[in-house]
Amino acid sequence: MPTRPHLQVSCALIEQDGRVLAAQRGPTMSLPLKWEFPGGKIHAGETPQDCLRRELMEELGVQIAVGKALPSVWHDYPGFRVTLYPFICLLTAGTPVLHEHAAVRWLWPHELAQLDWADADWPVLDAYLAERGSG
Ligand SMILES: Nc1nc2c([nH]c(=O)n2[C@H]2C[C@H](O)[C@@H](COP(=O)(O)OP(=O)(O)OP(=O)(O)O)O2)c(=O)[nH]1
Repeated sequence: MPTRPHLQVSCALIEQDGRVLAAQRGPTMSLPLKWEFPGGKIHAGETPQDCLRRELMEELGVQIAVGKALPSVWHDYPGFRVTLYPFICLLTAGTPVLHEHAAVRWLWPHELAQLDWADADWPVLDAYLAERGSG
């Protein structure tokens, strides 16, 4: 059986004034229309934090300060595997512009669980809510 790809992906829980940025994947991306924390695949030679700064500028045109790491999450999707490296971040410049995503929303922590998240993101969300005392 062919080995399925195992992706190494950084994602950012970007905070601004107590709310958090959630992004909806585009209709032609993998996991179409699922909600995620923006980010992407870590390139060779790049730290997870470098990856986030690059991806957030490419995908949404914003600058961020990368803060605390949350526990990494491993998930087995039908066609591939992913390890997610989540970081709590702050928006430092810009307003999100949709280059790849279908939508973005700024939500209060208690509202986040209402979205249709990519499966790998549920443990990330739990860890974040525990960290912020909203779990
Ligand atoms: N960015 C991100 N990806 C996630 C999350 N949860 C989750 O399962 N994923 C999956 C979806 C994708 O299969 C993979 C990330 O790959 P991607 O295609 O979005 O990354 P990328 O921007 O580097 O892609 P590309 O340059 O190859 O187009 O990880 C998440 O919260 N954020």
